[in-house]
Amino acid sequence: MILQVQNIHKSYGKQKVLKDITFTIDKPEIVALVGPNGSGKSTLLSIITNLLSAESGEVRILNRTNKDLGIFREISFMQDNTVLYDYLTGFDHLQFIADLQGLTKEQIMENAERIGITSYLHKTVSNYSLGMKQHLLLAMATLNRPKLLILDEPLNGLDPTSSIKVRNLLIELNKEGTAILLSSHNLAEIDRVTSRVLFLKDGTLMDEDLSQFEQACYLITVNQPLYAVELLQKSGIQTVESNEKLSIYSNDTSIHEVISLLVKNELTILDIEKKVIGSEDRYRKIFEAEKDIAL
Ligand SMILES: Nc1ncnc2c1ncn2[C@@H]1O[C@H](COP(=O)(O)OP(=O)(O)OP(=O)(O)O)[C@@H](O)[C@H]1O
Repeated sequence: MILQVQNIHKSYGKQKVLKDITFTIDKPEIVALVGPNGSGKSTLLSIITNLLSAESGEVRILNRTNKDLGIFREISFMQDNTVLYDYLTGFDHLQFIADLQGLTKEQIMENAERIGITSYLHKTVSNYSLGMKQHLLLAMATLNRPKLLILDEPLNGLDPTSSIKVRNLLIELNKEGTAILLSSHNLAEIDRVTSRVLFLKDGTLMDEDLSQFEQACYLITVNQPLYAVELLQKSGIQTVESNEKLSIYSNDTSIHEVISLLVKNELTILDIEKKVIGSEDRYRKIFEAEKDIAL
C-alpha cells in the first residue's frame, strides 16, 4: 500500500470543505485529483502531507502514519511557487533539500540535468519565468527519488513544450516505480498521463467506480431521430438527440440491443460513431449543474 486516505473531514470555520474522503493508491500509478476552483484539492493534498490537520480521519503512507516525519525521505510534495525565495538561486533551494536529506552535490546536478534546469541553476529565482519556477519545483520534489510524489498543479502556467516535457518526466518517474498523485485543471494533459481520475465535488469524492462514465458514447444517426428517442426511452434507454444524432452511453454488449430495437421498428441506421469518453466529458457530466465550470 502506497497511500491510504480514510474518512477525512475538514472545515474552515462553518465551511465544510472535505466530507469523508476515502481512497487508496496501491501500486505505482499516476492518479489525478480534479475539481473546480475552491473544491478542496490543495486542502486535501496538504492534509495528506501533514501540512494541515484534518478534523477526523487518517492518512497512511507506505504503511506508516503521515505524522511520522521519517516518511518525508520517501515522499515529496510539490506545492505552488510561493514556497520559493526570490533572493536565492535554484541551486540554493536544491542544496537546502540535499542537506536535509543527506544527498550529494552530484545527485543535485544529475537531477538538475534530468529536469533541464542547469543553464539557470545559479541565477536567483527573481529572474525566473513561471515555467522556470515550475521546473525548479519539480527538481526539488524529485531530488530524493520519492516512492510517492504529490504535485499541486504541476502544469500550471506551462507552455505546450514545457507541458510535454513535464508530462514525459512524470511518465518516466512512474515507470521507474514512483506513484504520483497530482491536481490539475488541464484535463487533456490528465488523460495523457493518468491511469485514474478522482473527481472532488462539493467536498465529496465522487464514487471511484465511475462506471457510467467509463462507458463509450455512441452517436447514432437514424432517419427518424425523434421517433427513435421515444422508442428507446420506452425501453428504459436514456438518449439525447442533437443535430439529428442520438447520443447513447452504452457498453459494447448493450449497443446491440439498441441497434436491434431500432431495426425491428423499421428505422434506418445511417451511421454509428463510437466516441471515447475523456476526462473532460466526465468532468462536464459530473459538474454540469455547476454554475461556474472552471476548466
Ligand atoms: N486557510 C483557509 N482559511 C479559510 N478558508 C480556506 C483556507 N484555505 C482554503 N480555504 C477555502 O477552502 C476551500 C477549498 O480551497 P482549496 O484551496 O483547497 O481548493 P482548490 O480545489 O485547491 O482550489 P483551486 O483549484 O482554486 O486551487 C475554498 O472555498 C477556500 O476558500
